[in-house]
Amino acid sequence: MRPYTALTIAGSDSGGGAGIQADLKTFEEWKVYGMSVLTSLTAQNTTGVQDVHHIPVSFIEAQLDSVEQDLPIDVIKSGMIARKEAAEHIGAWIAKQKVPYVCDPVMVSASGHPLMEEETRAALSEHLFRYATVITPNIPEAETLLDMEIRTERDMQEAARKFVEELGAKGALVKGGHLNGEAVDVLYDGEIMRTYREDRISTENTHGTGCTYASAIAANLAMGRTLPVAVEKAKDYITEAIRHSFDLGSGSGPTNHWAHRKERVK
Ligand SMILES: Nc1ncnc2c1ncn2[C@@H]1O[C@H](COP(=O)(O)OP(=O)(O)O)[C@@H](O)[C@H]1O
Ligand SMILES: Cc1ncc(COP(=O)(O)O)c(N)n1
Repeated sequence: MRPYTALTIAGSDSGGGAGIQADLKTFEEWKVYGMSVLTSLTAQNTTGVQDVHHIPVSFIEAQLDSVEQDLPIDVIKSGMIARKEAAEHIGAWIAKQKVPYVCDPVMVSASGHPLMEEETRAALSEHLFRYATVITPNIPEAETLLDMEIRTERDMQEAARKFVEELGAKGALVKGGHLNGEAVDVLYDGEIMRTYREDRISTENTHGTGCTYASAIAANLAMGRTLPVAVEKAKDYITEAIRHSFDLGSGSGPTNHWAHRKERVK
């Protein structure tokens, strides 16, 4: 018997709250064996991003090949992919893997630092979205990608539909963390529009929420759950991780991956 496995293709956050670090912590909590291909290194903490170093595309490819040649992959999740050339090569590689793929189109850090070069945006649909089981944009990302304003739940539904019908993703989860009121996310899978709703938690500690949520969805897909069920389980996980988030650092603190454990660390 072997464990379920998940591969994250993303950037490193030296502060440990977002990126690869959040992804691997999430996989671990779901008892899914995590593997990682790094796209960029960020010098980052809870207050912001101080510096970024992009990994050369040839070395991203070397990492992908190393994993592919030796290890089973049940699901792929991608996060920060800053450069167009990297998006092209990663997309071509993902196209060959016949497993579910969760694409989190990370553009700007919660602290406002750009994590994607402008010319990469246009390439996302062609090189990544078309292979995605689900893409997970937040409101500012969805607004930029679709060139529309999103203010209401109805706007979120329209955006989710456009990602599927116009930009080629199989599914789209538009996350409402950046709106006011309840924390509402809208999922469209090409057939049914679903809504996931939780009370808003009053906290500044939301660093890494998007990465954690997308990775929890990926872990559940790796286990063979359907997309709507994977999102339901991941929504519960991210809500508790935010409710018990850590007041670490002087900026926006990280989510708590132990939140659902009985012996939770407060
Ligand atoms: N204050 C909050 N209380 C409860 N849920 C939240 C809060 N902020 C964000 N969420 C939820 O966390 C998840 C990540 O959403 P969001 O913040 O929109 O994405 P990102 O981290 O990519 O900017 C979504 O399920 C969203 O509804
Ligand atoms: C390396 C890396 N990847 C992704 C994010 C986005 O996470 P968030 O929007 O929660 O800051 C980040 N800050 N750093």
